[in-house]
Amino acid sequence: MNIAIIIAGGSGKRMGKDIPKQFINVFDKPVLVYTLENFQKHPQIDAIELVCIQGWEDVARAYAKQYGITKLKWIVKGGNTGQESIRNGVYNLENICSDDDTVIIHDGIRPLVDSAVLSDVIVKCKQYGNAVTSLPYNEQIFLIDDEISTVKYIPRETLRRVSTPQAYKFSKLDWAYHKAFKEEIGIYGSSYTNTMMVELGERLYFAEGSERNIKLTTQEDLQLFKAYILSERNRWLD
Ligand SMILES: Nc1ccn([C@@H]2O[C@H](COP(=O)(O)OP(=O)(O)OP(=O)(O)O)[C@@H](O)[C@H]2O)c(=O)n1
Ligand SMILES: C[C@](O)(CO)[C@H](O)COP(=O)(O)O
Repeated sequence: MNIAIIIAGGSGKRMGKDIPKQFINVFDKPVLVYTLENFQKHPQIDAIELVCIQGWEDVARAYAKQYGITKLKWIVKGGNTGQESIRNGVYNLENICSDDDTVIIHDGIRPLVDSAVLSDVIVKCKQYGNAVTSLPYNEQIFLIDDEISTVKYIPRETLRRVSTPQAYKFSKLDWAYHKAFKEEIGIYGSSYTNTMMVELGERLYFAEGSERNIKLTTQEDLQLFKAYILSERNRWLD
């Protein structure tokens, strides 16, 4: 089975709206619903678990019903950090998943994840045991030396930027979260499953990413998301 964990436990502070960014309406549809629809329509996704910010569970359930997200099987409470939210999602699957099941973790605020990206992350996970969506880096990266200057750069050919979706075999994922939270490894700051896995000594395998798979962090990202939707609608009309 291939089971998706969609994390939507954050409050979206940097977006600066009065509701969590995953519930903002864009052309009359909540951001989270765009994300869920892409998982709903992918033939290899068997079930969806949503990790939801506390107090919004009924709203999420109502949207799932309204938009026909029939694969949504579980809604789990979010944690205080992204890592706590993912952990809650993973632990909830303990009596549901088999060791060899593939779990696909995705940020609920990346609504433009597409079928090709999902297919590749699943295929690579079956091949290697895990897979993280990634893209080459096209800008120059410099290390900060002091507050105003730099004397060192990282050759961009040596870099990949990693995003979600990310897929892991359930047994390894469950083992990793238990160890990480018991030993406090890779769970603080901007840690995510990918960085935690590396801190635990695991090798990660790259899957194909997409420039369209943007993360909605600020209002500018919301504008970009709207522009993508409009351009795709216009393409339909052409
Ligand atoms: N306690 C948290 C924090 C974040 N997330 C999720 O992790 C993803 C990426 O996090 P980010 O973009 O940082 O979301 P927020 O924490 O909501 O944003 P901000 O930092 O601006 O408050 C989002 O889908 C968010 O809902 C979560 O499930 N639980
Ligand atoms: C997966 C991820 O891109 C980090 O690799 C994640 O989306 C990061 O979210 P955050 O804003 O840094 O919490």
